[in-house]
Amino acid sequence: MKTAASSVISDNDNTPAQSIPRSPRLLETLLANLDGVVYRCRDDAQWTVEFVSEGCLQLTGYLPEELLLNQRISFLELIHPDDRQMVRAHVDDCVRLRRRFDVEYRIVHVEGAIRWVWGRGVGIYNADGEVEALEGFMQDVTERKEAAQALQEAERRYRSIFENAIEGVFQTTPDGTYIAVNPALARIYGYRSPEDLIVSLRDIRHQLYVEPERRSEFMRLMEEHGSVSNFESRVYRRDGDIIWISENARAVYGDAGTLVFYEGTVEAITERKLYEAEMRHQATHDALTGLPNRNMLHDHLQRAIQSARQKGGLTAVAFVDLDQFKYINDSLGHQVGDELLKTVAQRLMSCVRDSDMVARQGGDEFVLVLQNQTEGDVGIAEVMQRILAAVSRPWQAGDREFHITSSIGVSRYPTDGKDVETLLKNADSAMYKAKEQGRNNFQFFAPWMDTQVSNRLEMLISLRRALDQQEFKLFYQPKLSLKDGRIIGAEALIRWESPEQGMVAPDRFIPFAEEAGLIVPIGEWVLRTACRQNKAWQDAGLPPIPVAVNLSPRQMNQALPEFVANVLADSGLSASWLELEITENVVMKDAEKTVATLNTLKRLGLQISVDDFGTGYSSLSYLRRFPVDALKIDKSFVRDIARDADSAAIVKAVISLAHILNLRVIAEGVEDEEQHAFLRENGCDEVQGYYFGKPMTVDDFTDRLRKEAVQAAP
Ligand SMILES: Nc1nc2c(ncn2[C@@H]2O[C@H](COP(=O)(O)O[C@H]3[C@@H](O)[C@H](n4cnc5c(=O)[nH]c(N)nc54)O[C@@H]3COP(=O)(O)O)[C@@H](O)[C@H]2O)c(=O)[nH]1
Repeated sequence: MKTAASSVISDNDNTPAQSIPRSPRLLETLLANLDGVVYRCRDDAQWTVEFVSEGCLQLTGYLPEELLLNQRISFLELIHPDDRQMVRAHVDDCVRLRRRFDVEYRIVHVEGAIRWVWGRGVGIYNADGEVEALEGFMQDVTERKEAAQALQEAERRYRSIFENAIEGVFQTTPDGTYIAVNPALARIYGYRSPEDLIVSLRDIRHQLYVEPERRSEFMRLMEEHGSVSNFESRVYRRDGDIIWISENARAVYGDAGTLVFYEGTVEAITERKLYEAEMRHQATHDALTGLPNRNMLHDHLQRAIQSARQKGGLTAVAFVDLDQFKYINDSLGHQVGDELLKTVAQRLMSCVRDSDMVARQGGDEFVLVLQNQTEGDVGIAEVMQRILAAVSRPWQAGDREFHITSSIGVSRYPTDGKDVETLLKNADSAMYKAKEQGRNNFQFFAPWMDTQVSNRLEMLISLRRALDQQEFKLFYQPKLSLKDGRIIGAEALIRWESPEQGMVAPDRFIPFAEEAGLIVPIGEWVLRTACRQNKAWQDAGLPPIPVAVNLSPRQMNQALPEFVANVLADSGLSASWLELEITENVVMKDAEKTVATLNTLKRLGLQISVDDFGTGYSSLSYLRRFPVDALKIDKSFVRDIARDADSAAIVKAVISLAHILNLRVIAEGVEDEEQHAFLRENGCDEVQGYYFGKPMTVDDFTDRLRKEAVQAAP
């Protein structure tokens, strides 16, 4: 008979029978409340169940009677196929040896889920010692088993991370020996294995840290915060090499709150450190000379001022600018210019103490910061003399020897300025004064110099704006033939219509534009505008004349011919109506190069004249080779024709020379009839000057051309 709580079968028949002979209710309750399954089964191939307690349903999903006598499933079939053989072998062995069996295995729940069970039991033997049955208890241990498996898996994962981490991982005792390290740490520190490291590195403070105080700092941080992060130190590798590491670590405490060990990670950061150092160097040093750059100069000067403020003492700031450097750079090329800057950098360094700073401010400007000048201006002056002498020593570029000089301005803390900007600005002002004084000298700053420089800076800013806002204008001055007094050309002369200053003459801004490098775009604008205007006159039916444009030395480069060709093409003006005026000094500066550029220009078909002739030094042999068309006698000679015999002689000589060389000759600055007459009598070809017309606006010049055209008409 079947009970609700459990099912049992008698030994001799296969019919479910009344179970639990004594105290049936008590036993039944006990079995029903058991957290597991009690069973009895035969020791046959299927472990045929004779009794199974009520817990069977919860554990397996089968009713107890479904297992009895294998009615739906046998006990063996209940076991997961992969575990059956193992369970069978274990139970058989134990039964044979008359021992209790105790085994964990999986069963398959009626719904297909896998459950882990812990089975314990014994064989029941008859009087002959034969196995009569197996009796035992089965308990669901799935949760525990899965938790253990998860733990195992986690451990396996963590071990894998530990073993395969790229970062070093360590545990150390507080007194500085290793408890555990991973292979990466051994690699970083240059040991063969983690074991090798643990055995060999017994004293972290002295064996590892290059600065043992870092270990003290590490311990201090641990004590104060219980952890360190990004703790960077230099350490020794096993072979003695020094590397940079970064540590992240924490202190681990036991239950009693006592420090047990430190654990953490180590990253090798030597490459990063080198890279950072390189970046720092690049950000603070000039790539060409290796000297501190403007950024570092500012920081250093700031610190020097602070120190002088606190401790007293005189600090000098010297602004050193090379004289005529632009000429060397333009004429000999940047490579030579670079070599010169490097040479000057070394020479400046050799003139000062180790504690002084020599920085490159940019271009050909160097700044020196001389601290603690105990001998005052006398001592500073001595250093400046040394610098002037050192810079002016001859230097070699290839097989050529050169000389260059420098101009120096000096400002002093605290008299000439109390902050970085003022000291630098005032040293710069003093340097310009030195330039004005004829170069190759030094000047101490004086307050009156200040206003000049601020004007200069304002001027440069305004010039940039003038170019953008089209504040420049071209005026035109007629050139006349001395044969018939007719206009045979014009010179384009720039004017600046400044909103603040009114009409500004070129003498006042061209030198600044040259200095600031703005003369090139300004010169390009002049050339374009003059060509366009001349073409417009021709298109308006006025008699064609060549228009002359002044070229600055800085425009005289290899790119000039192409630029001029483009301008001519753009404007549609034929090259024969364009004349370029180049000063005598420019022509002679780098004669070989100039000949080449002028030849290319000449091939375009334009005219070239040498301006301000007589003021410079012209080599006659070069003059013969230059593809020039005309010489313009400088107005200083023309002015003095009547009262100075030498000037008159020079004018006559230039006229003869020009004619010998087959060149036209133009006299500029003609202001009166006396000069006019002298020039005509001595065979000068053309004249230009206030006597015939001042530089005038486009409209005025157009009227003048038009009137002359009408008068000339038959
Ligand atoms: N690179 C460029 N330089 C330019 C340009 N435009 C002018 N300049 C140069 O500026 C200097 C001053 O020029 P400016 O004030 O225009 O003076 C010119 C004439 O006005 C002046 N002149 C002409 N006749 C007389 C005279 O009878 N008396 C007298 N005192 N001055 C006179 O001479 C200047 C022209 O000189 P030059 O160029 O040497 O023929 C001057 O050096 C200009 O070259 C420019 O666009 N680019």
